[in-house]
Amino acid sequence: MLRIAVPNKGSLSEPAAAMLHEAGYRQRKDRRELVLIDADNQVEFFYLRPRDIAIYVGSGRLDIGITGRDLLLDSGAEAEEIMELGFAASTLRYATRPGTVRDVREFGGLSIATSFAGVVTAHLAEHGVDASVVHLDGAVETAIQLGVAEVIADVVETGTTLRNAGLEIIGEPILESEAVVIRRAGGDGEEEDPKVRQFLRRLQGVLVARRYVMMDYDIRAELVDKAVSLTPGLESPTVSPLHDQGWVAVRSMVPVQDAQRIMDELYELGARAILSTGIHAARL
Ligand SMILES: Nc1ncnc2c1ncn2[C@@H]1O[C@H](COP(=O)(O)OP(=O)(O)OP(=O)(O)O)[C@@H](O)[C@H]1O
Ligand SMILES: O=P(O)(O)OC[C@H]1O[C@H](OP(=O)(O)OP(=O)(O)O)[C@H](O)[C@@H]1O
Ligand SMILES: [Mg+2]
Repeated sequence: MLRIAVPNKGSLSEPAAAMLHEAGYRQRKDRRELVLIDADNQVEFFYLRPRDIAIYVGSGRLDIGITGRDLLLDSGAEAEEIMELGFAASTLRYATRPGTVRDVREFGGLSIATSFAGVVTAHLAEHGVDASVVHLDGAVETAIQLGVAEVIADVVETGTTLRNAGLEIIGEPILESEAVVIRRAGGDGEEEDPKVRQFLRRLQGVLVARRYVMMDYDIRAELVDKAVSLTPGLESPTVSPLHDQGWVAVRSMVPVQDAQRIMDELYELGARAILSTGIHAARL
């Protein structure tokens, strides 16, 4: 049985469960369930604190896990990223009161509050800066107001939390994060376990289903090359003859975010019966 660590709370938990559900796996109905066996799919899910997941996977007790890249790096665990999942995207940034320091190189002698002490300590060392790191569990924005630190390093998505605390982002991002699948470090590239490969293929299928629509349209045969250049698909579009000899039907995958624009352009070109259909599941 494949043993998988899944975040039990926080920003990662709901989107991770939604993705696993879309991939056809059973998910817990009660937030108090700690372990769930999906016998049909030969998978056992362990609901764990997002911060602890890299430790379990790095120790080899669990085969793979879903966590944030920032949490993986901060843990120092012997685990590595094998797939990006496209949710919980954020950056880790320094912030402070406007008009004070502007860059990590000016942090010498200051206190930096963060819940990512591992990553921040390494970042300061990389820049040869001697500053002290204050490790807090969360809500680090308040640390400046309460005089615990002059600078914070925190997760930023929209920047609203920092703005509301009267702080401004300074310097370059410390790192860019998103939800990822991790495994124990030391594998040599290509995943060897067929159960893990199948799991990754299922998640890849969910990403494809979310990112693409299937587009169908009819077009005059002499315009098909122009039309196909608008909808090249992933490999190559399917072109089928229609009963009316002058026309062909085209079927191709198109990125969701471009679908409406491409439909307009196809219509302008002369395509008709242009249909965009959601993809429910995929294996490429
Ligand atoms: N507002 C956010 N937008 C996107 N990703 C976020 C956001 N806040 C946290 N994350 C990501 O979620 C992960 C942190 O999960 P964790 O559950 O520890 O914290 P949380 O979501 O802030 O919940 P908590 O309320 O327990 O602090 C990290 O990978 C982080 O980058
Ligand atoms: O840039 P924004 O869109 O405002 O999002 C970023 C905020 O979201 C998270 O906080 P959370 O609400 O999880 O509280 P926490 O500080 O206790 O983790 C994170 O720690 C930031 O504070
Ligand atoms: Mg948080």
